[in-house]
Amino acid sequence: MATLEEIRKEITRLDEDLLQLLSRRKTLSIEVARSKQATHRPIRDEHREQELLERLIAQGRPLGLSAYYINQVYRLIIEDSVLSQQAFIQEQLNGQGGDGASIAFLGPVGSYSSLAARKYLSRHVGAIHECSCSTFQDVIQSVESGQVEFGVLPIENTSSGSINEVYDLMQHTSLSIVGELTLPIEHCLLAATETTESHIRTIYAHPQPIQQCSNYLQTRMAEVRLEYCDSSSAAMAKVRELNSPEAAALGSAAGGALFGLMPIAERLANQTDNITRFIVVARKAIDVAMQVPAKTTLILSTAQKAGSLVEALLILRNHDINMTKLESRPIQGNPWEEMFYIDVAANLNDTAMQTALRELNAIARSMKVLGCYPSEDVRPTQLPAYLMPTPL
Ligand SMILES: O=C(O)C(=O)C[C@]1(C(=O)O)C=C[C@@H](O)C=C1
Repeated sequence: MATLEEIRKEITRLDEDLLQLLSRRKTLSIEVARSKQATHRPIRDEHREQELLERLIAQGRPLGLSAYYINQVYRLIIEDSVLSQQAFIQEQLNGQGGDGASIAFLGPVGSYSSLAARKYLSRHVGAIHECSCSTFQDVIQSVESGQVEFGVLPIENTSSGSINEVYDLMQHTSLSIVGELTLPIEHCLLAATETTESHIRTIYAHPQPIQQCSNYLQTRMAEVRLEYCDSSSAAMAKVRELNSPEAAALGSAAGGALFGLMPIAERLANQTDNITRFIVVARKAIDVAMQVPAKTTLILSTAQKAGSLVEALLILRNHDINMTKLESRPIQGNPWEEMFYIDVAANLNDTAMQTALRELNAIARSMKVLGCYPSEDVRPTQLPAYLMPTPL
């Protein structure tokens, strides 16, 4: 029988081979992007994805690889392939790319925003210059002043809903939205020393995680004092400094590790799929290639008469433009008046979108396009029912 050392050596060799193969696959997917750019074909081809998954599931079965496993692995591979192709085409169109880029985010390195910033730039450029900010306003100012190229801001979360402060800041900035991305948020209770939930007396956290974990906090930690912090990293830094078995922070396990904190309870969010959507802002608006699925965000204030919002939404419907989000916010200084934020799944340069914008402009009290950007929503291909993989 082979020794553990020998088996591990073999696994290491196989992992190296897998990395080489994944890298070759990625290079080929960029070749595909070049070809699609030349032939004006869309990046996403769900028919091809389905055919590929069905074949791999069938080939994997006799090799002892379950449909669930193949599906999980290939979901990641295809998502990366689609997003890398989109990033490649976008860089060609907008002359971005190059050696490095600078990006501002809320909280020190280790905050959810910093993880989102890294995720966004990992596909776009080489080296990253990171700029930590203590407020959302500082993130916007760092980009407006030219200190950094990009800013990343959380805009909505599947548990706690919209992040109003960011919507309000977007009303007043000249920056454009140039990207979006989603990040799964996995909140843990993090402590600096050996302890258990029942010993915790104070939890330090940013208001967002507190809202997102409200069920857990109300049921399991009802007696515990909550201390609000400016960011999850600030909360983790505080717990590190206190080094007490009675203090804990809410945050990600990865962020906690940077502060030497250990998770004592995991998966705390109200919703099991706790995902935050971030927007990326820059001084200059970008164009989105027609091969890439695009989103456009508008702010609109309508006349104060009955049915004016309905009228605006009907314009979108009449042009077959799919609205993906509608959010209303009060207008500061004008009580009872509302500003509407609208996300649509459309390219700003589409003829239908241009016509709809002209019609909206004619009925709106004011209107501003906040940006048109590639949609990073790569929904997995729907497999036929008989192939639906289950984890069992
Ligand atoms: O074959 C293509 O057209 C590709 O773009 C490659 C690929 C893949 O990575 O396999 C990626 C995206 C498409 O939706 C289908 C398949």
